[in-house]
Parts: sequence; C-alpha cells; structure tokens
Amino acid sequence: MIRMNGLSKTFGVGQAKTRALKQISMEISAGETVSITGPSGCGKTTLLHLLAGIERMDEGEVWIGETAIHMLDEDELSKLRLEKMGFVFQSYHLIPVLRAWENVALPIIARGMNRKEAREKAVEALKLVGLAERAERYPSELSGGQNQRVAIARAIIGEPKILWADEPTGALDTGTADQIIGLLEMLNSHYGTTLVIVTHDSHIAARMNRTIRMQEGRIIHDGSTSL
Ligand SMILES: Nc1ncnc2c1ncn2[C@@H]1O[C@H](COP(=O)(O)OP(=O)(O)OP(=O)(O)O)[C@@H](O)[C@H]1O
Repeated sequence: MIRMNGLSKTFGVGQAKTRALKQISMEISAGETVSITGPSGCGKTTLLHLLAGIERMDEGEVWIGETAIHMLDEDELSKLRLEKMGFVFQSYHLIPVLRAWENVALPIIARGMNRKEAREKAVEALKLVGLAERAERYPSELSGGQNQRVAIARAIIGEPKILWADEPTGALDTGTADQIIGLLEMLNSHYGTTLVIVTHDSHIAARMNRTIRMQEGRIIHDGSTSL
C-alpha cells in the first residue's frame, strides 16, 4: 500500500515560484496498476519523484507499507529503492561505461549477488526484452528503443514491489511500446508488482486498472479505467 497525505511541493521563490503539487492525498493498493495522466507541467513527474523519495516534499507524508518515506534519510531511501523499487525513465539513466548486461545487473550486484550469477540473470532479463544477443554492447552502441529496453530489464531484474515509470514508451514505436507494456503487465501478474506509470499515451493508460488525471498540481479525476 502506498499512502500519501497532503503532499505539496513548490519550486523556486518570488515571481519564479511554481506550486507543482497542491495537497495531494490518495492511496494505491499493493498490486494495482495505475496511470497518471494530465497536461504538460501539471505535476506528474514531481509526484512520482516525491513518492519514490527521489525528491523531498515541502509538506505532507508518504507511507509505503509501514515505512514513512518522509522520515528517512538519504541512505535509508537508497536502500529502500534498491530493495523494493524499480525505475524506468524516458531518458534511460544507463551508465555509459557499463555494458548492457552490467547495467541490467547493477541492482542485484548491489544487493550482493556475485558477478557470474548476476550476469546469467541479466542475460535472462535481456532475453525477456529481446536483447540477449546485445548483452555485451555499451549504451552508445544501441538505439534509443533498445536502451529503453535495457532500462526495463534493469527495472524488472530484482522483481520489485513497486515499479515507477515516467513516460516509459515515449521514444518507442507502437509495436515496441506494446511489448514493453506487456512486460510490465507480466511483472504485475507474476510478482504482484504495483505499477505506477506517468504517460501521455491514452492506449497505455487504458491498459492500467486505474487512471489518475492531474491538472495544475491537483488530482481532478481518479477512477477505474472503463473497459
Ligand atoms: N527542478 C525544478 N525547478 C523549478 N521548477 C520545476 C522543477 N521541476 C518541475 N518544475 C515545475 O513544476 C511544474 C510541474 O512539473 P512536472 O515535471 O512535475 O510536470 P509534468 O506533469 O511531469 O510535465 P511533463 O508532462 O511536461 O513532463 C512545472 O511547472 C515545472 O516547470
């Protein structure tokens, strides 16, 4: 269960002040699949960053299960992210000097798995996203869509409890995007991973159980996706 209460965030000061989030309160149950939609600048990415503890809120609380995110220090947040969360960002966030498999294996190596075993698991995850034969390549030797698939493999390798995705299919063609969303859905159905996906794509939003629509830092609609 993810629970947030009175979440607010303002960027800048004086004339340049932007109230990115205004008193957001809601709950997301374990195993739900949720899309967050809304016009550019309405606060979607900020909300995701606050929930994942990437950015600090000004006011409010976030609970993930029994853990109070707003009370944790940076080390505790890093540990929580490593153990419980997966991330997919539009800009991949891959490490350029590491090969595809090494990027994918990072979360499990950080958790203490030895390199040989981690490599095997990473190649398996790359197989799931159709890239096993490119395991030795560096990010600069892969296309945008392929790098996004590497990022997805890295996000799913640790079977996270929660997967946060920010426009995960923005750079992909429709076929590849469908495939990626299918993988995320598989993660949800096999491991009960909660999916929270920021997207502009109404087809992806329609595939989630629940759609949250934001406008100017507030939630203006929250409901089950009509089938
Ligand atoms: N680091 C920052 N410094 C100043 N303003 C920021 C910062 N990050 C976000 N903002 C502002 O906060 C508001 C919400 O931004 P956010 O990125 O959350 O929107 P979004 O809904 O994800 O937009 P998009 O769909 O374009 O990615 C915007 O007005 C943005 O300009």
